[in-house]
Amino acid sequence: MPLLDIHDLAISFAGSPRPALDGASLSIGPGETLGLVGESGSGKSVTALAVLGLLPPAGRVLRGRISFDGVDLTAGGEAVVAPLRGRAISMVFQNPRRALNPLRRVGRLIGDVLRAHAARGEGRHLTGARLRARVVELLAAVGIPDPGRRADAYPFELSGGMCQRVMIAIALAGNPRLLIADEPTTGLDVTTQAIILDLIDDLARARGMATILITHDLAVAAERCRRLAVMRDGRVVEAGPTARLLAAPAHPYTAALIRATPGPTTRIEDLGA
Ligand SMILES: Nc1ncnc2c1ncn2[C@@H]1O[C@H](COP(=O)(O)OP(=O)(O)OP(=O)(O)O)[C@@H](O)[C@H]1O
Repeated sequence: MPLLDIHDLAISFAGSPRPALDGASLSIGPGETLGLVGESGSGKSVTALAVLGLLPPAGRVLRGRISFDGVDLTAGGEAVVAPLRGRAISMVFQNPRRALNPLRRVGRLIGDVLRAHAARGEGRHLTGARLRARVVELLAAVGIPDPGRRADAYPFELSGGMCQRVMIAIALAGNPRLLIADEPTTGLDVTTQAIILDLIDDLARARGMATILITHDLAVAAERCRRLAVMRDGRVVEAGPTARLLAAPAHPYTAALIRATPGPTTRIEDLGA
């Protein structure tokens, strides 16, 4: 059984002439990596937000079904999605610096999330030294050096890459079975981008966590994900194992995307080498 299964999902926004999603279908199994690719406006982010029940108020589900671990999220609504959000299903967004409250130390930010999860899940309070230890453990898990000291830093004292690590730590705080990373490296320099994507890969493998990597960059998705789903105009036009999809694209749009993606010899960073 797939972990997440989206079937024929259609979503529109009040005032928009055409639907943002128009019959999108995709699925991902436990522990799998899926690259969700497509140009800007194709519906990648709306798909992710719909899974988490975080559509803006103007967005409405017209038809279709989202099920997670066999549970129908579309029928269950907020009562079913809320307990999963940030726990079984987590998300990492772009622009971590903007997402982190600038007035709180990062240890406090992570601690607040951990406490909320503990109160909800185990019904127990997580405080004091036990909470602090869990915070430091999470900072260490996402590769933040000297985590005991960094827990006391404010977001502005950390680099963009370190802030994204903090966001990933927050996303991991609920031990998710599915992590959705929406353009997680936008705004980071090329070296840091690779480091953050490596970190997500390593964490996913170590925890058996399924990941959906949303990106407009087919090359990045192909390098990182075993399966790809290609979106266009609110639909998934093609999905399948990465090697098959690259070698024998079935949809003309996938073929065009592949042609438009620079190969290793024409990458900008290689031209100066
Ligand atoms: N809050 C909103 N109000 C109205 N329309 C929206 C809203 N959010 C998204 N849309 C529309 O939904 C469609 C899909 O957008 P979406 O953000 O999912 O695309 P995307 O593939 O993630 O692109 P990007 O890479 O630019 O984020 C677009 O036509 C967009 O204009």
